Amino acid sequence: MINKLVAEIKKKDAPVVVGLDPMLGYVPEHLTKKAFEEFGETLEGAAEAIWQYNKGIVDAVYDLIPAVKPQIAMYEQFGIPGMMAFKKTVDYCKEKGLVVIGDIKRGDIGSTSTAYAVGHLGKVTVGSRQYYGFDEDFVTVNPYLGSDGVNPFIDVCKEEKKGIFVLVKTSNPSSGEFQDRLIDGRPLYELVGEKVAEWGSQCMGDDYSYVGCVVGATYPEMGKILRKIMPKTYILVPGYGAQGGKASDLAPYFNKDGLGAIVNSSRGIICAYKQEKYAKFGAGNYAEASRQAVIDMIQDINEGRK
Ligand SMILES: O=C(O)c1cc(=O)[nH]c(=O)n1[C@@H]1O[C@H](COP(=O)(O)O)[C@@H](O)[C@H]1O
Repeated sequence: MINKLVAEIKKKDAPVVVGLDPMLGYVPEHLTKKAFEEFGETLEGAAEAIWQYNKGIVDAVYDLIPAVKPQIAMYEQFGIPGMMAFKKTVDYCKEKGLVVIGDIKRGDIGSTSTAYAVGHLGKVTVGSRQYYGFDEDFVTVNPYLGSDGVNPFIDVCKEEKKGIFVLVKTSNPSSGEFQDRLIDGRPLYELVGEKVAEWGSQCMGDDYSYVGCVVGATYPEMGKILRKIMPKTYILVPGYGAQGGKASDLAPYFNKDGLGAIVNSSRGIICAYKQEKYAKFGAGNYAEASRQAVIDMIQDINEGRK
């Protein structure tokens, strides 16, 4: 799957991921109204509204981008109907040829990690049969529990030819509380980066490893160092746009081949119609606003990386 991701980034000349993080408050009224008429103001109604909202955005942008990243928390808040909307979103994006990065940020003791990996990337065995659960292409993994929390994901990736992105330096303001702590004089994120490079060296695609990492756009100095520590690791870069990350800071996340990083924007794209810049589209044309925001983002990122 890392080879497909790289090929699609090259083909579309777009190292960009659209984050499908639908909050109910983002969904335009015409969609919530219709969903509530059909299902009432219920979890089912909310799930239908976010699914229709996603579908509109995906239809408008799928030809421009290589990948999407649905954030499971946004679906999980609506319980079982929300999880069904998550699955529908994953399947629909795959039908459209998109690489799907499930943002699930899991990581636990070995047996529990295995269950997460099987549920999201692999197949579960039921009697004499095997079934895919959510069937994303990549998932995000929290490495805090160490190798036995991460290896089960790697094992399933090897079997399924899929991949993971391991959190190394996150974009949020308090990420330094633990991640920047010095251990033997070196920040923890560097040590995690070295470990990711080690895990990844056994998991190579054609040019890049299918064990990727996450480094926030909001810490470009650290991104520069981490790029050097993990030359063969694809970096998923969240924090562009709504969190303040700028394209002009992102050049160090890319390798000389112009590859090696893929930048995410969620609210900046899916809520584009609420921004002054795209207000002319109006809520009725929210998907067109998202399309324009994707076109602008691709141009912005490509100017920064070339
Ligand atoms: O793993 C992630 O994707 C992630 C890591 C990180 O360090 N920071 C971060 O914001 N994210 C996710 O990236 C998305 C960012 O959303 P926006 O700030 O709206 O673009 C959310 O789904 C976050 O959960």
